[in-house]
Amino acid sequence: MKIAIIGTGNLGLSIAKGLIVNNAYTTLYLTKRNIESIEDWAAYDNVQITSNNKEAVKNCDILIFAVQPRHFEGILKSISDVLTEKHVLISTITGFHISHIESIIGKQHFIIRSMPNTAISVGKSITCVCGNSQGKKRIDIALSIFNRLGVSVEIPEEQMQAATVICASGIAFWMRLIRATTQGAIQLGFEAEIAQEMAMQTCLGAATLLVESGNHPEEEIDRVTTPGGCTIEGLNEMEHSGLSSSLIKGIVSSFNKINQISKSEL
Ligand SMILES: NC(=O)C1=CN([C@@H]2O[C@H](COP(=O)(O)OP(=O)(O)OC[C@H]3O[C@@H](n4cnc5c(N)ncnc54)[C@H](OP(=O)(O)O)[C@@H]3O)[C@@H](O)[C@H]2O)C=CC1
Ligand SMILES: O=C(O)[C@@H]1CCC=N1
Repeated sequence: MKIAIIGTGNLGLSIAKGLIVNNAYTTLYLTKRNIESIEDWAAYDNVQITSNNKEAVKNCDILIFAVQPRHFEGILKSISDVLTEKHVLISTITGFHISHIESIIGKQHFIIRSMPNTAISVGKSITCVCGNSQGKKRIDIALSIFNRLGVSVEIPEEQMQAATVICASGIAFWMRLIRATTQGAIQLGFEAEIAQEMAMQTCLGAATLLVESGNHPEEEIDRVTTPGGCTIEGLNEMEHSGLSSSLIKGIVSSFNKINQISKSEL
């Protein structure tokens, strides 16, 4: 697969790392305007670095866009004359609707909207995808790329903003929970490094238990909460302080913000 990542910043580089580590390309073009920060990646086999988006588009079949929303329209306009029927366009741009992309380059192209997260760099992204009527014919290509870099699911476009909050912003939310658990462990007397190790591994263990068993979280919680014991004491205190409520409020707040951003992109 000849893949171009247009916009190799935080997310674009995470995708590139995932593709390189998993050997999931034949040719990989990485673009950005100032290429100094990514020049070292040219050392990998068949990786080309350029600030020339048109060159990348001409030499690749799969185009993954990872630029900030305000740059996307201009980039699409600037490459539209070199887009052909071979290209599959995969956007990761937050709040940028398929109809908006079609209005710039036309409906005849294979257009896929995707929402990965930065764990794609370690092959652990949950990536949501949807396509225009042409893009649905190539959705398997997107799913197969993202399945090599984690797990992917096709969802209706109307749910894309919600998926962004849960899956993409979700990485930051879970990081903060891990950080808070680490701070708690330090207060209980552990050195910072072992405290973080304990927090990370316990988080990984909890997620793996659910993934592998298919159980509901409360079923697993019931196995841990000894009646009259320390776990239920801690859990109830966290809930008195609004743990679940503050998480839900934060998620809804992120969702409201994304809808605001998305309206300004229409
Ligand atoms: N970060 C995340 O976790 C996630 C981000 N997203 C979405 O991905 C997109 C990128 O986000 P993020 O990686 O955080 O943003 P960054 O700002 O880190 O990356 C964007 C990159 O685009 C490059 N760029 C800007 N203009 C051009 C151009 N004309 N041609 C080529 N490259 C260009 C910039 O580099 P330079 O200035 O050198 O050109 C920059 O490196 C956003 O739309 C965001 O909503 C989606 C899911 C998760
Ligand atoms: O914070 C943002 O707006 C982007 C979208 C999801 C992750 N980063």
